[in-house]
Amino acid sequence: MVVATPTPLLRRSNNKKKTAAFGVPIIDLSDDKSIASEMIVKACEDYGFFKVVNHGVPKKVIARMEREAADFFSRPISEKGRAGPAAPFGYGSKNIGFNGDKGDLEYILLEANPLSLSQRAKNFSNDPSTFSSVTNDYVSGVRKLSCDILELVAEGLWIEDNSIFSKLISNSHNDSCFRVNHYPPFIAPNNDEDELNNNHWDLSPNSSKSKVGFGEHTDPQILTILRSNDVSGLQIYTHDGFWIPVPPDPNEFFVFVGDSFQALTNGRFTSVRHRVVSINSWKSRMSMMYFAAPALDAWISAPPQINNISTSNIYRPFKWGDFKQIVYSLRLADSRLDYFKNHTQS
Ligand SMILES: C=C1C[C@]23C[C@@]1(O)CC[C@H]2[C@@]12CC[C@H](O)[C@@](C)(C(=O)O1)[C@H]2[C@@H]3C(=O)O
Ligand SMILES: O=C(O)CCC(=O)C(=O)O
Ligand SMILES: [Fe+2]
Repeated sequence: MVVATPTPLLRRSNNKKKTAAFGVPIIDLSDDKSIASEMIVKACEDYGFFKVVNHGVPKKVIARMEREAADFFSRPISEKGRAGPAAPFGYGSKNIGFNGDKGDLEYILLEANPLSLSQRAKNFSNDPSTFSSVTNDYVSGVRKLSCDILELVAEGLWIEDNSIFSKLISNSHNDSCFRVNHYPPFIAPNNDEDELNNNHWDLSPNSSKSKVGFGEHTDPQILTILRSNDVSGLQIYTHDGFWIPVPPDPNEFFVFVGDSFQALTNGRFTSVRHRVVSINSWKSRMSMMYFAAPALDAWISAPPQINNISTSNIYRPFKWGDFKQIVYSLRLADSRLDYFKNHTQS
């Protein structure tokens, strides 16, 4: 069943882009399969984003991962620096990617496979075997969740082979990665008590009352599974032009449609633009993202079952590895799929 959680109208903004009230679609994975699959497809079409409850990832696995990451971020900068700079994997601070993007955060970016995790673990903990086993358990849990969701999507799209999407990421050569972001507390200068109580301050990023933690972008992979602590900041951009804040929920996961899923569904789903804006919190935000990607040599191409006889393909087929190369040559906010449009498309 999908339950709309009404979010109060948060803030007025002078920005051209509007900020509005919104109910995040919620998918309950303990629901009947046919209901859940229909709901997921609708959420992917309408928002490219939803929250999932009864997800099956054990609380203990999540709590252990959170503890390992928090321990690492609490170390002195001189120690953390030894695990960096992120290129793209490792420890990064303020710099995102290679093309000049900046954010008010530090992060860990890792390849989500057991061999790489065990090789890198010594940079992140004094107890590397615990760090790699905790990270492996977390990654296995969210990978399974991604596969469950992708199977439901295939069912919701009436595709006979329900593993058509999930097999891309369960393949042993999958190129998925795992990221933990840590945003420092941000206290706006000269807070006016009355303004704060009435929730009327400007939410546009980099106003004096907020700061860009992670600039607007879409994720390039197939799906992203995000979990955060209870500190807010995540916003998504809706099809009708609103930036809307997503209330954090440490017990559940948020799912984002990525660019590759947009291509795999021939534009029926669109990858969701999102960003993190730090707004008045004495506590730091910590978020963990699993980016579910296929193998570098896997083809990204919409299966024929997606299209009507009369529908033409918006994108030419491409290999994930070729797409990734373009992704890394561009800035965070760029629309990379445009480079793969069929020439007949405008
Ligand atoms: C600026 C960049 C960082 C990024 C690679 C890119 O060139 C453009 C996409 C960025 C992004 C966004 C989603 C994920 O956080 C990420 C790991 C990814 O796959 O694409 C990051 C890349 C990164 O931080 O390395
Ligand atoms: O930190 C967050 O909450 C979101 C970060 C994000 O979108 C990303 O790392 O791609
Ligand atoms: Fe993202």
